[in-house]
Amino acid sequence: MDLEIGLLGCGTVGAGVVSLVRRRAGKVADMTGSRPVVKTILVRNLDKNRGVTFEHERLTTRPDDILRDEDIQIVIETIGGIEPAKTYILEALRNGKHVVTANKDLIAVHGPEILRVAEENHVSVLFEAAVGGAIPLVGPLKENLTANEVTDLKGIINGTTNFILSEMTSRHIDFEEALAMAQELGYAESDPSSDVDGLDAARKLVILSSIAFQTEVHLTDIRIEGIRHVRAKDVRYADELGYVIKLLAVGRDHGGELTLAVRPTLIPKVHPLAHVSDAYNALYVRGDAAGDLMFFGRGAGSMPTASAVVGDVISLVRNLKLGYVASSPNGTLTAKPVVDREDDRYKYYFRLVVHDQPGVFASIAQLFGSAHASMETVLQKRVDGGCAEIVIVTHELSTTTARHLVDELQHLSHLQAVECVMPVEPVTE
Ligand SMILES: NC(=O)C1=CN([C@@H]2O[C@H](COP(=O)(O)OP(=O)(O)OC[C@H]3O[C@@H](n4cnc5c(N)ncnc54)[C@H](OP(=O)(O)O)[C@@H]3O)[C@@H](O)[C@H]2O)C=CC1
Ligand SMILES: N[C@@H](CC=O)C(=O)O
Repeated sequence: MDLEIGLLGCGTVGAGVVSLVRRRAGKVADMTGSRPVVKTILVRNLDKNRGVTFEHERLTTRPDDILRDEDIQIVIETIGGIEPAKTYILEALRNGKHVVTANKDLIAVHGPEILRVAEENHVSVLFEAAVGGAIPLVGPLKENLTANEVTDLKGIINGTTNFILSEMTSRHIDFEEALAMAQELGYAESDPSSDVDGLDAARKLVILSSIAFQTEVHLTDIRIEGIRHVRAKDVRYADELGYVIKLLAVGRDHGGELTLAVRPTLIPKVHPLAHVSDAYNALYVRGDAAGDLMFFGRGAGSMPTASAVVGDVISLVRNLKLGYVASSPNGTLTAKPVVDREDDRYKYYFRLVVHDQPGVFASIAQLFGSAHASMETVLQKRVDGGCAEIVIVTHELSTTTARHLVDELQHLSHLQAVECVMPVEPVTE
């Protein structure tokens, strides 16, 4: 028997979904007695080449051809963004259809409402593909690791920025060229500023930390810094000093208080996360019973993301056979305040541009000394226009001291700019 699917959107991810559903239909039919078939596909432009040939699938520009088709039991949403995806998903749920989505923008902001509507209508919403592309993260956190108090999430959860930083490091190309390649390869969002400015990783951190820490996390709870201000020279200096730069997402539950941040970070080359290159993602999870776990795999791209979407579809087909409806992943939520822990300690990387004059370095050293911020390494490079660049890696400082130093440096008469400040991840914790 055919189990009919409606697909909303057929771009990078949607086209992968069409191929993979076809490829696995026979196997699913053998397993469950139901053969998943994509019946109708919603797009904006019927004439566009999508890199996939359509067989029995019908393309339409009318959402009702899917949302009001009583034979369609599962709706897959790969449009992205908030509207019209939200309206379509809510209507599908209210019409009794199960939904699979890859849309982190939507789940991060409207996840609780969408899950509530699904529950009210006795249908499921699954969203494994919204975080980490092919890597199973939502499933393990909501199912396999529920026996744990999860205290730490830490990792690289944006493929585009990881690809850009990796290309800048290994092939010495500049930011714009690397971003254009990430777009060409289908890794970037339709508006790539959400990748580059850290929002995409922050949305994923909202989803992961809500599930892992059993609470409702909001995007505004997260300190977000992207990679736009990271220059090729920072990548080079980091390399010279024994580090690579990664956009790191960190969520920590300090006994009921959360800290949540996305920011570029120097990672020692010997650290396992330093070797996560290209569009790969990796996430460390620490649970009180499981200990440390690391998840690794392709975090973006057509088929890796389709793998997660179609995995959710197959779970639904199995559940339908068993007459089971997956409920909201969070169950009862505990309110947990999100705090800015000023006493957290890290080493810091500073890159300053100064007028190259005698005594400048002495005044910087004096300023660091009076803040009790000792320097571990210093590089000094002459640059154009009578200026010099000073790169300092400190010993561990509190966040308060690092911020105080940035403020105080602005008052130095020979300082041109504090161009880049990033924390340094310890080798191990
Ligand atoms: N790309 C990736 O690696 C990953 C993406 N995701 C998520 O998957 C989702 C899809 O991403 P991706 O495939 O890259 O996006 P694309 O931009 O490649 O595809 C979007 C598709 O949606 C269609 N669409 C857009 N607006 C409308 C509308 N108003 N009505 C009907 N159809 C519309 C487009 O139609 P048309 O082609 O006719 O313009 C296109 O087919 C997003 O939520 C993204 O965040 C998740 C993980 C990885
Ligand atoms: N733009 C995203 C796509 C996958 O979620 C990324 O680069 O990680």
